[in-house]
Amino acid sequence: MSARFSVEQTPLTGLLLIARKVIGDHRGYLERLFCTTEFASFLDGRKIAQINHTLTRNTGAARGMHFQREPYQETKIVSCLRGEVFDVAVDLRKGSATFGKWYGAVLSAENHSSLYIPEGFAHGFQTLCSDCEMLYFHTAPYAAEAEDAVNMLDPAFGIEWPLAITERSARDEGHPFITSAFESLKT
Ligand SMILES: Cc1cn([C@H]2C[C@H](O)[C@@H](COP(=O)(O)OP(=O)(O)O[C@H]3O[C@@H](C)C(=O)[C@@H](O)[C@H]3O)O2)c(=O)[nH]c1=O
Repeated sequence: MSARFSVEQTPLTGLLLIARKVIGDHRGYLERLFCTTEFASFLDGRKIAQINHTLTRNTGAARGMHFQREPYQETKIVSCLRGEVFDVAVDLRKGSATFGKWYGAVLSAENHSSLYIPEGFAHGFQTLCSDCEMLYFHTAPYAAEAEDAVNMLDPAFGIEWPLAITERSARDEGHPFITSAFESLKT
């Protein structure tokens, strides 16, 4: 029984939705974002290699769907500390019964939820308001040569983004659709 978190399985095995329990008082609140003890069963010895923070200014802007290839594959714990985003993970694990399926959840400063994204998933999000700040815990160092991505608008996945996508990086816009080569990702 976790003291500081309530951990929920999603339909994609290993992808976890974590509700952070807030300890409030007259000053405000305290919440834990990461815990080696309480996450031990799924972290399984993985260590945090880096923590990243992003600000995305405009509503409808999106980043993703990113992952790192071996030997820099990584688990991420993603939280929204300001604003509200629709956060999505796509299962790209070889041999997975849910290969190609996506799961999305609203993460916000108000709902105190995080997504635990295992290795083998691509990740991205869309802002649902302006000035969204995200905090990422990564179990691998950033390795530009190992970065890879799938296109967040690829019909092979059919991700239902809540808003029209108003803004992406040039790199994210350029990720090819993989519809015709979808099966080849599995091998
Ligand atoms: C991801 C990353 C980027 N960078 C650099 C590369 C580039 O110059 C600048 C911005 O990088 P990007 O455009 O890739 O940033 P961004 O699109 O925000 O990338 C992030 O997207 C979300 C969806 C994720 O899941 C993250 O893991 C990460 O991939 O920061 C680092 O130095 N370290 C890092 O860990």
